[in-house]
Amino acid sequence: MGFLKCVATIHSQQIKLAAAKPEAFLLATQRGKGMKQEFWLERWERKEIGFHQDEINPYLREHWPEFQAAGGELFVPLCGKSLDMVWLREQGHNVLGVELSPLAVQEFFAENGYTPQHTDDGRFKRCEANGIRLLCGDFFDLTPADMTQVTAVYDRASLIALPPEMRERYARHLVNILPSGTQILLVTVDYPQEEMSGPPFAVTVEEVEALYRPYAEIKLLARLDVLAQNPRFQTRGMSRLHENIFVLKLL
Ligand SMILES: C[S@@+](CC[C@H](N)C(=O)[O-])C[C@H]1O[C@@H](n2cnc3c(N)ncnc32)[C@H](O)[C@@H]1O
Repeated sequence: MGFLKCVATIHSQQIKLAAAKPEAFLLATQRGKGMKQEFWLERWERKEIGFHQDEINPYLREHWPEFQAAGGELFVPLCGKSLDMVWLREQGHNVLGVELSPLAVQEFFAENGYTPQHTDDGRFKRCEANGIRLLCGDFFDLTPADMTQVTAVYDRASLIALPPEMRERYARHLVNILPSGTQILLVTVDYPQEEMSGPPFAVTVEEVEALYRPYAEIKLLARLDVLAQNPRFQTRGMSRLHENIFVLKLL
């Protein structure tokens, strides 16, 4: 099946949410895995992708040189159509991403001028071009066998996309599938959760430490006040917004 046809098939099977709003997300997560996935598929369909950055993430540029990722594959969980994957490829690394939305995957390759090869192993639809391999499907279906070449991870806006009960499951699964010694550059945001319902959800420094402490060395590289640069959060009444950048090394 061609990729566009496969996109159409997946979308025709979706049950539409009344509105892709945070409240809908919370309702969806309460109803279980299927509905939660529909929330993200719907956001991509409606182009409600305020999380997507048109520029390379400045923390990635700044901190990536400290990573010892030579020779290995770089994994980008919940990758969306992040341009950071193009930048990582330009640094000479092969890139592996996982993303639920077929539209995101399709747009990533189209917008960056790549013509990908498509295969389907039942769990994932795999699209690959120019050393970038995107697995279209559920992160939680990944196994250690998918990760054997991975030496480093770039994790931006994944934890903050998930409600609290799923963050623990996410962190445990990530640790379980990655080889020991893998380094993770982790970018999260923190704000008073009572001032806004997520996503993005607030993730504190303490929560990151609690999630990963048993499994990794954790270093907080930077804690930046970014409220002034984010007017859309200011208009939602937020009084504080921090971006936290961590480096983790799995034991
Ligand atoms: C907040 S966005 C971040 C995207 C990307 N990391 C970036 O920096 O632009 C979260 C992404 O995770 C995807 N996603 C959500 N749940 C997923 C899952 N279980 N497996 C794979 N992707 C998922 C969504 O479709 C969405 O594109």
